[in-house]
Amino acid sequence: MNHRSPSRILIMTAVEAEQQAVLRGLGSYDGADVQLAGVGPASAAAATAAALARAGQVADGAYSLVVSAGIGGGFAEVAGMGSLVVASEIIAADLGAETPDGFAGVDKLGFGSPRIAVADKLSARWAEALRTTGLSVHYGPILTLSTVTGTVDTARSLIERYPGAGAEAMEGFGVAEAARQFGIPVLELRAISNAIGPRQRELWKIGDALQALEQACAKLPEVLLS
Ligand SMILES: O=C(O)c1cccc(C(=O)CC[C@H]2O[C@@H](n3cnc4c(=O)[nH]cnc43)[C@H](O)[C@@H]2O)c1
Repeated sequence: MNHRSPSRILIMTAVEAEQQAVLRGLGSYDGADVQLAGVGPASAAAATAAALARAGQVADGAYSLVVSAGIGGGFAEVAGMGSLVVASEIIAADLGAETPDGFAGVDKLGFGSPRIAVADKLSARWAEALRTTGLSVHYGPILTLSTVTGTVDTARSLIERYPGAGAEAMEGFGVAEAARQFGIPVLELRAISNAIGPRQRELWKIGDALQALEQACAKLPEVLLS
């Protein structure tokens, strides 16, 4: 039989390079499983739900926390490249409708909420612990989009709609929605690889972001145990 601690956590990353960075950071900590979500909210939701369902079929296998972790784009002047953003809230920023008066979120349309609350005390503690690493850390909403932002106009309208947002990525809301449906608390962390705005892939600092992701995950065990 597989004996697992009841406080086991599930960490979902989009791609293998992120998964490896998370595993390097966790080191010898054996209270976490790190699984691949794939890219985008649909793949992330399906992969997370499948992982949670599989775990629920094993005695004592259920997870007590789900974490969406990886690299992401940072909003200028809030989260620079190589910095970290810990989510205070996870927002599906493009889930809604365009109208003549601008974007209307699913909440305005009467189809539920585009926002999922995080395990706030734990996420605030993680952000606090990360500040001791010397890395710059922003605690604020993280946006989930199916399409990476590629213009100044879109970046501006996102920050107007979601003041205080620090980062965007493509999986958080999918991971969080699966966790919500299983009744499990969620966190999201993004290490910033690029500035949100006009696409300049050659300027992405993926290595720095993966290193920051590793450092952030090295702090997670002590935060979970505190
Ligand atoms: O090319 C590589 O070596 C490499 C290594 C690790 C990760 C990648 C990715 O491209 C990951 C895709 C993943 O990153 C998130 N992301 C990053 N920047 C943004 C952004 O500006 N807007 C939205 N998402 C972003 C996203 O979650 C992707 O799934 C490549």
